Amino acid sequence: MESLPIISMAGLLSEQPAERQATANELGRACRDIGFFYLVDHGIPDSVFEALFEDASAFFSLPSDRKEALSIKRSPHNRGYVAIQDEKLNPVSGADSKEAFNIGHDLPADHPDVLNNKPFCGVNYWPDLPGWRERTLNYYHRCLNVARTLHRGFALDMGAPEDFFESRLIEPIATLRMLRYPAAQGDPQRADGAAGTHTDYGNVTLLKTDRVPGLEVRTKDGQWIDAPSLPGAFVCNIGDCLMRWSNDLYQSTPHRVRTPEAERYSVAFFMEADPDAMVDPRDLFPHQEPHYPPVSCSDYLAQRLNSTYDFRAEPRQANR
Ligand SMILES: O=C(O)CCC(=O)C(=O)O
Ligand SMILES: [Fe+2]
Repeated sequence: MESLPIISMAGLLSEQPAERQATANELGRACRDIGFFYLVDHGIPDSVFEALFEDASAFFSLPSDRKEALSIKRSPHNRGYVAIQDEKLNPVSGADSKEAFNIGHDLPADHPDVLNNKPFCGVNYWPDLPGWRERTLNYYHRCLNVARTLHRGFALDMGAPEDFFESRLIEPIATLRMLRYPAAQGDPQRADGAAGTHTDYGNVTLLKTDRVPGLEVRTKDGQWIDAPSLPGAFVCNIGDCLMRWSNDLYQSTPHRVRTPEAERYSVAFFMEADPDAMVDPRDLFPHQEPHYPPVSCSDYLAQRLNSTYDFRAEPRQANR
Protein backbone atom coordinates (compact mmCIF):
# COMPACT_ATOMS: atom_id res chain seq x y z
CA MET A 1 0.00 0.00 0.00
CA GLU A 2 1.44 3.36 -0.97
CA SER A 3 -1.19 5.81 0.16
CA LEU A 4 -3.86 5.99 2.81
CA PRO A 5 -7.51 5.20 2.06
CA ILE A 6 -9.94 8.11 1.70
CA ILE A 7 -13.25 7.96 3.60
CA SER A 8 -16.15 10.36 3.05
CA MET A 9 -17.95 11.34 6.23
CA ALA A 10 -21.11 12.09 4.22
CA GLY A 11 -21.80 8.35 4.00
CA LEU A 12 -21.81 8.05 7.80
CA LEU A 13 -24.44 10.78 7.99
CA SER A 14 -26.65 9.40 5.21
CA GLU A 15 -30.33 8.92 5.95
CA GLN A 16 -30.10 5.53 4.24
CA PRO A 17 -29.09 2.83 6.77
CA ALA A 18 -27.53 0.74 3.99
CA GLU A 19 -25.30 3.61 2.95
CA ARG A 20 -24.23 4.24 6.55
CA GLN A 21 -23.40 0.56 6.93
CA ALA A 22 -21.44 0.46 3.68
CA THR A 23 -19.38 3.53 4.64
CA ALA A 24 -18.86 2.16 8.15
CA ASN A 25 -17.49 -1.05 6.67
CA GLU A 26 -15.15 0.92 4.42
CA LEU A 27 -14.02 2.90 7.47
CA GLY A 28 -13.62 -0.35 9.42
CA ARG A 29 -11.49 -1.85 6.67
CA ALA A 30 -9.11 1.12 6.95
CA CYS A 31 -9.01 0.74 10.75
CA ARG A 32 -8.32 -2.99 10.58
CA ASP A 33 -5.73 -2.70 7.87
CA ILE A 34 -3.47 0.36 8.15
CA GLY A 35 -5.18 2.14 11.06
CA PHE A 36 -4.93 5.45 9.16
CA PHE A 37 -7.24 7.16 6.67
CA TYR A 38 -8.01 10.54 5.16
CA LEU A 39 -11.42 11.92 6.10
CA VAL A 40 -13.19 14.18 3.58
CA ASP A 41 -16.67 15.76 3.54
CA HIS A 42 -16.41 16.45 7.26
CA GLY A 43 -18.14 19.82 6.91
CA ILE A 44 -15.39 22.06 8.34
CA PRO A 45 -14.70 24.89 5.87
CA ASP A 46 -11.18 25.80 4.76
CA SER A 47 -11.56 29.25 6.30
CA VAL A 48 -11.78 27.65 9.76
CA PHE A 49 -8.52 25.76 9.20
CA GLU A 50 -6.82 28.89 7.86
CA ALA A 51 -7.81 30.86 10.98
CA LEU A 52 -6.67 27.96 13.18
CA PHE A 53 -3.18 27.89 11.67
CA GLU A 54 -2.93 31.67 11.98
CA ASP A 55 -3.88 31.37 15.64
CA ALA A 56 -1.29 28.64 16.15
CA SER A 57 1.36 30.81 14.56
CA ALA A 58 0.36 33.80 16.73
CA PHE A 59 0.67 31.67 19.85
CA PHE A 60 4.05 30.12 19.05
CA SER A 61 5.40 33.57 18.07
CA LEU A 62 4.86 34.84 21.62
CA PRO A 63 8.03 35.42 23.67
CA SER A 64 9.03 32.25 25.50
CA ASP A 65 8.31 33.69 28.96
CA ARG A 66 4.67 34.19 27.96
CA LYS A 67 4.46 30.62 26.70
CA GLU A 68 6.25 29.23 29.75
CA ALA A 69 3.75 31.04 32.00
CA LEU A 70 1.18 28.58 30.55
CA SER A 71 3.42 25.52 31.01
CA ILE A 72 1.88 22.04 31.06
CA LYS A 73 4.10 21.37 34.09
CA ARG A 74 1.58 23.36 36.14
CA SER A 75 -1.31 21.19 35.00
CA PRO A 76 -2.13 17.71 36.30
CA HIS A 77 -4.76 17.63 33.55
CA ASN A 78 -2.58 17.69 30.43
CA ARG A 79 -3.25 21.34 29.50
CA GLY A 80 -0.84 24.03 28.43
CA TYR A 81 2.49 24.61 26.76
CA VAL A 82 5.16 21.98 26.07
CA ALA A 83 8.55 23.46 25.20
CA ILE A 84 10.98 22.10 22.62
CA GLN A 85 12.67 18.91 23.89
CA ASP A 86 10.22 18.54 26.78
CA GLU A 87 8.40 15.56 25.35
CA LYS A 88 9.58 12.11 24.35
CA LEU A 89 7.01 10.30 22.25
CA ASN A 90 9.62 7.59 21.88
CA PRO A 91 11.61 7.53 25.15
CA VAL A 92 14.18 5.18 23.55
CA SER A 93 15.17 7.54 20.75
CA GLY A 94 15.15 10.80 22.77
CA ALA A 95 13.37 14.14 23.05
CA ASP A 96 11.20 15.64 20.32
CA SER A 97 12.22 18.79 18.50
CA LYS A 98 8.81 20.43 18.66
CA GLU A 99 6.70 22.70 20.82
CA ALA A 100 3.03 22.18 21.57
CA PHE A 101 0.00 23.72 23.23
CA ASN A 102 -2.83 21.59 24.64
CA ILE A 103 -6.44 22.58 25.22
CA GLY A 104 -8.97 20.24 26.84
CA HIS A 105 -12.68 20.23 27.62
CA ASP A 106 -13.24 23.78 28.84
CA LEU A 107 -14.55 23.83 32.40
CA PRO A 108 -14.90 26.82 34.73
CA ALA A 109 -12.69 26.89 37.84
CA ASP A 110 -15.73 26.39 40.08
CA HIS A 111 -17.06 23.32 38.25
CA PRO A 112 -17.55 20.45 40.76
CA ASP A 113 -15.28 18.11 38.74
CA VAL A 114 -12.52 20.75 38.77
CA LEU A 115 -12.94 21.39 42.49
CA ASN A 116 -12.85 17.62 43.12
CA ASN A 117 -9.74 17.30 40.99
CA LYS A 118 -11.35 14.63 38.84
CA PRO A 119 -8.74 13.23 36.44
CA PHE A 120 -8.44 15.27 33.23
CA CYS A 121 -11.10 17.74 34.39
CA GLY A 122 -9.11 20.94 34.77
CA VAL A 123 -9.18 24.52 33.61
CA ASN A 124 -7.54 25.49 30.35
CA TYR A 125 -4.75 28.04 30.16
CA TRP A 126 -5.31 30.79 27.62
CA PRO A 127 -2.90 33.16 25.90
CA ASP A 128 -3.90 36.78 25.99
CA LEU A 129 -4.66 37.08 22.25
CA PRO A 130 -7.91 38.63 20.98
CA GLY A 131 -10.60 36.15 19.89
CA TRP A 132 -8.15 33.26 20.26
CA ARG A 133 -10.04 31.36 22.93
CA GLU A 134 -13.41 31.60 21.14
CA ARG A 135 -12.06 30.49 17.78
CA THR A 136 -10.07 27.65 19.29
CA LEU A 137 -13.01 26.35 21.31
CA ASN A 138 -15.22 26.58 18.25
CA TYR A 139 -12.75 24.38 16.38
CA TYR A 140 -12.58 22.00 19.37
CA HIS A 141 -16.35 21.50 19.26
CA ARG A 142 -16.37 20.96 15.52
CA CYS A 143 -13.76 18.21 15.96
CA LEU A 144 -15.77 16.67 18.78
CA ASN A 145 -18.76 16.34 16.43
CA VAL A 146 -16.65 14.78 13.69
CA ALA A 147 -15.12 12.32 16.16
CA ARG A 148 -18.57 11.39 17.53
CA THR A 149 -19.75 10.66 13.99
CA LEU A 150 -16.71 8.45 13.40
CA HIS A 151 -17.58 6.51 16.55
CA ARG A 152 -21.03 5.77 15.13
CA GLY A 153 -19.25 4.29 12.13
CA PHE A 154 -16.88 2.25 14.31
CA ALA A 155 -19.85 0.82 16.25
CA LEU A 156 -21.74 -0.09 13.07
CA ASP A 157 -18.69 -1.73 11.58
CA MET A 158 -18.10 -3.79 14.72
CA GLY A 159 -21.69 -5.04 14.68
CA ALA A 160 -22.66 -3.08 17.81
CA PRO A 161 -25.65 -0.73 18.06
CA GLU A 162 -24.81 2.45 16.16
CA ASP A 163 -25.09 4.46 19.39
CA PHE A 164 -22.83 2.12 21.42
CA PHE A 165 -20.28 4.85 22.14
CA GLU A 166 -22.79 7.66 22.68
CA SER A 167 -23.25 7.08 26.41
CA ARG A 168 -19.45 6.83 26.74
CA LEU A 169 -18.82 10.12 24.95
CA ILE A 170 -20.89 12.52 27.04
CA GLU A 171 -18.00 14.75 28.17
CA PRO A 172 -15.05 12.92 26.68
CA ILE A 173 -11.41 13.52 27.41
CA ALA A 174 -10.37 15.20 24.21
CA THR A 175 -7.31 17.29 23.61
CA LEU A 176 -6.71 19.82 20.91
CA ARG A 177 -3.00 20.16 20.40
CA MET A 178 -1.25 22.75 18.29
CA LEU A 179 2.25 21.75 17.20
CA ARG A 180 5.20 23.62 15.77
CA TYR A 181 8.30 21.86 14.45
CA PRO A 182 11.25 24.18 13.81
CA ALA A 183 13.15 23.69 10.56
CA ALA A 184 16.16 21.40 10.51
CA GLN A 185 16.68 21.16 14.26
CA GLY A 186 17.18 17.99 16.20
CA ASP A 187 19.41 14.99 15.71
CA PRO A 188 20.05 14.52 11.94
CA GLN A 189 20.79 10.81 12.60
CA ARG A 190 17.23 10.23 13.80
CA ALA A 191 14.44 9.50 11.33
CA ASP A 192 11.98 10.62 13.99
CA GLY A 193 13.74 13.71 15.37
CA ALA A 194 10.67 15.96 15.28
CA ALA A 195 8.23 13.48 16.84
CA GLY A 196 9.49 10.09 18.02
CA THR A 197 7.96 6.90 16.63
CA HIS A 198 4.78 6.27 18.61
CA THR A 199 1.19 5.12 18.53
CA ASP A 200 -1.49 7.52 19.76
CA TYR A 201 -3.04 6.78 23.13
CA GLY A 202 -6.74 7.45 22.71
CA ASN A 203 -9.54 6.29 20.43
CA VAL A 204 -9.05 8.33 17.29
CA THR A 205 -6.96 11.33 16.24
CA LEU A 206 -7.98 13.99 13.71
CA LEU A 207 -4.86 15.65 12.35
CA LYS A 208 -4.55 18.69 10.16
CA THR A 209 -1.12 19.63 8.87
CA ASP A 210 0.25 22.46 6.79
CA ARG A 211 1.86 21.70 3.42
CA VAL A 212 5.33 20.95 4.80
CA PRO A 213 5.94 17.17 4.65
CA GLY A 214 7.16 15.19 7.65
CA LEU A 215 4.56 12.69 8.85
CA GLU A 216 5.39 9.05 8.11
CA VAL A 217 3.31 5.94 8.82
CA ARG A 218 4.57 2.38 9.20
CA THR A 219 2.69 -0.20 7.17
CA LYS A 220 2.10 -3.76 8.37
CA ASP A 221 5.07 -5.00 6.32
CA GLY A 222 7.37 -2.52 8.03
CA GLN A 223 7.66 0.09 5.25
CA TRP A 224 7.48 3.77 6.12
CA ILE A 225 5.19 5.75 3.84
CA ASP A 226 4.60 9.50 3.67
CA ALA A 227 1.25 10.83 4.81
CA PRO A 228 1.23 14.16 2.98
CA SER A 229 -1.47 16.73 3.64
CA LEU A 230 -4.48 16.35 1.37
CA PRO A 231 -6.28 19.69 0.88
CA GLY A 232 -9.47 19.83 2.92
CA ALA A 233 -8.97 16.40 4.53
CA PHE A 234 -8.10 15.26 8.02
CA VAL A 235 -5.50 12.54 8.45
CA CYS A 236 -7.12 10.24 11.01
CA ASN A 237 -5.67 7.37 12.96
CA ILE A 238 -6.74 4.81 15.51
CA GLY A 239 -5.20 5.04 18.97
CA ASP A 240 -4.30 2.34 21.48
CA CYS A 241 -7.44 2.79 23.57
CA LEU A 242 -9.73 1.89 20.66
CA MET A 243 -7.41 -0.94 19.63
CA ARG A 244 -7.82 -2.31 23.15
CA TRP A 245 -11.59 -1.72 23.20
CA SER A 246 -11.94 -3.49 19.83
CA ASN A 247 -9.97 -6.48 21.18
CA ASP A 248 -7.22 -5.74 18.63
CA LEU A 249 -9.57 -5.67 15.64
CA TYR A 250 -8.55 -2.08 14.91
CA GLN A 251 -4.89 -1.16 14.60
CA SER A 252 -3.07 1.72 16.26
CA THR A 253 -0.24 2.18 13.82
CA PRO A 254 3.24 3.56 14.60
CA HIS A 255 4.01 6.91 13.03
CA ARG A 256 6.67 9.58 13.36
CA VAL A 257 7.60 13.04 12.17
CA ARG A 258 10.97 13.47 10.51
CA THR A 259 12.81 16.74 11.01
CA PRO A 260 11.17 19.08 8.48
CA GLU A 261 13.21 21.11 6.03
CA ALA A 262 11.05 24.16 6.67
CA GLU A 263 9.16 25.18 9.79
CA ARG A 264 6.09 22.93 10.05
CA TYR A 265 2.76 23.33 11.85
CA SER A 266 0.10 20.76 12.60
CA VAL A 267 -2.96 20.59 14.82
CA ALA A 268 -4.06 17.28 16.31
CA PHE A 269 -7.35 16.50 18.03
CA PHE A 270 -7.07 13.44 20.25
CA MET A 271 -10.45 11.93 21.07
CA GLU A 272 -10.80 9.60 24.00
CA ALA A 273 -13.93 8.56 25.89
CA ASP A 274 -15.44 9.89 29.14
CA PRO A 275 -12.99 9.70 32.07
CA ASP A 276 -15.10 7.05 33.83
CA ALA A 277 -15.99 5.05 30.72
CA MET A 278 -14.84 1.46 31.09
CA VAL A 279 -12.77 0.28 28.18
CA ASP A 280 -13.79 -3.36 28.14
CA PRO A 281 -13.47 -5.47 24.99
CA ARG A 282 -16.19 -7.82 26.29
CA ASP A 283 -18.80 -5.11 25.72
CA LEU A 284 -18.16 -5.08 21.98
CA PHE A 285 -17.19 -8.73 21.55
CA PRO A 286 -18.90 -10.77 24.27
CA HIS A 287 -18.09 -14.06 22.52
CA GLN A 288 -14.34 -13.50 22.22
CA GLU A 289 -11.61 -14.15 24.73
CA PRO A 290 -10.71 -10.61 25.89
CA HIS A 291 -7.09 -9.66 25.23
CA TYR A 292 -7.16 -6.99 27.96
CA PRO A 293 -8.77 -6.50 31.37
CA PRO A 294 -11.23 -3.62 31.73
CA VAL A 295 -9.72 -0.23 32.58
CA SER A 296 -11.25 3.22 32.91
CA CYS A 297 -10.38 5.60 30.12
CA SER A 298 -8.76 8.08 32.52
CA ASP A 299 -6.59 5.44 34.23
CA TYR A 300 -5.41 4.20 30.90
CA LEU A 301 -4.56 7.66 29.60
CA ALA A 302 -2.82 8.72 32.83
CA GLN A 303 -0.61 5.65 32.65
CA ARG A 304 0.36 6.45 29.05
CA LEU A 305 1.06 10.14 29.69
CA ASN A 306 3.22 9.38 32.70
CA SER A 307 5.71 7.62 30.47
CA THR A 308 5.78 10.51 27.96
CA TYR A 309 6.73 13.34 30.32
CA ASP A 310 9.44 13.09 32.94
CA PHE A 311 7.67 15.69 35.08
CA ARG A 312 4.59 13.45 35.41
CA ALA A 313 6.55 10.31 36.26
CA GLU A 314 6.67 8.77 39.74
CA PRO A 315 9.42 10.48 41.84
CA ARG A 316 11.44 7.25 41.79
CA GLN A 317 11.64 7.42 38.00
CA ALA A 318 12.13 11.17 37.80
CA ASN A 319 15.20 10.96 40.04
CA ARG A 320 16.92 8.28 38.04
O1 LIG B 1 2.46 16.55 13.44
C1 LIG B 1 2.16 15.48 12.92
O2 LIG B 1 2.11 15.36 11.68
C2 LIG B 1 1.86 14.27 13.74
C3 LIG B 1 1.86 14.50 15.22
C4 LIG B 1 1.56 13.27 16.00
O3 LIG B 1 1.60 12.17 15.53
C5 LIG B 1 1.17 13.39 17.43
O4 LIG B 1 1.37 14.47 18.01
O5 LIG B 1 0.68 12.41 18.00
FE1 LIG C 1 0.62 10.75 16.83
